[in-house]
Amino acid sequence: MKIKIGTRGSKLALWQADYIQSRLKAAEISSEIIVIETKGDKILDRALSKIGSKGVFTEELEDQLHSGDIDIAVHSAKDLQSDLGNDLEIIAFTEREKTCDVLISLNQSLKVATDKSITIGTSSTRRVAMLKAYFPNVNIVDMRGNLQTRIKKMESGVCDALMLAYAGVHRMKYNEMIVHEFDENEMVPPVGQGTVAIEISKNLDPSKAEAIRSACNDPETEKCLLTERSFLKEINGGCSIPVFGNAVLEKDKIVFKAGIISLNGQEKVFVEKTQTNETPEELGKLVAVEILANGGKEILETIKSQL
Ligand SMILES: NCc1[nH]cc(CCC(=O)O)c1CC(=O)O
Repeated sequence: MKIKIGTRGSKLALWQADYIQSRLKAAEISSEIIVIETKGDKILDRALSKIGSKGVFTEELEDQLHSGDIDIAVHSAKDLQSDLGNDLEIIAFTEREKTCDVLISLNQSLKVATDKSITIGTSSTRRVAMLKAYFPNVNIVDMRGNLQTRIKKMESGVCDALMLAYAGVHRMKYNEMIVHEFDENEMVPPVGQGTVAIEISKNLDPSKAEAIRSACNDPETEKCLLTERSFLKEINGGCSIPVFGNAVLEKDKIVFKAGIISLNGQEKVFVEKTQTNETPEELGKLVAVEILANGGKEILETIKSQL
């Protein structure tokens, strides 16, 4: 048995594929890595929110799952849309990294809370809205491209700092450039940040699927991700909507914080709920329903008309 691992070609994506390959190897499963280019990799001159379709980083991988050219597709769980369609499923979430966002900069004395005027690069509507809400002193420039490209742009003076996921910065070994870690209670991370997901076609041989799952899945992370992804599905936002949701296990309970924020950061609906860890999907859905009922629906509709 040799598992064909499909992945995007960015360094971060290749790290993820290598990581999965090493987990499989530890379970004595051999594999090969197949690099597939996606729309999100090819189109770099437009904001993601303008490319439009869901799954800009996943569609081509999913095509090859359907055709059987690859056995598994490896993704950042954050990049995976909430609705996979009937013939695809996620069989594993790897042990989660720290989930917060960070700032990296060439200027180690940069202070995001007090510096009079700094410019931060990001292309995420969620990060833009959060920065506007909590750090009105900050200017924002749109910044697409992979981590390496973004750092080059920062070096050329386009911005003073980049706002990124801790997980990606850590995996690419840029920890030394971190100048700020955002507080997760305030800047709640997005659904799925910090874990790697394995997607398959339901046609994959079940014994293969089970072997892969047992080599790679972390049950605690999975509970958190089931909560977060069920929330995302119920909110039905799409990848460009600034929603956030982060679940954490505490003993036999799940603590779930989630919400939605308007593009300008002025309006926000936030809900926190704690429930038994036995029904993660129920919890995610419950929180989404509450957010929508408490003003989230209006925020969502306004955002959709603005994008
Ligand atoms: N959209 C790109 C992306 N997808 C996943 C990560 C980070 C790694 C992770 O969350 O697993 C990143 C980079 C970033 O947001 O800074």
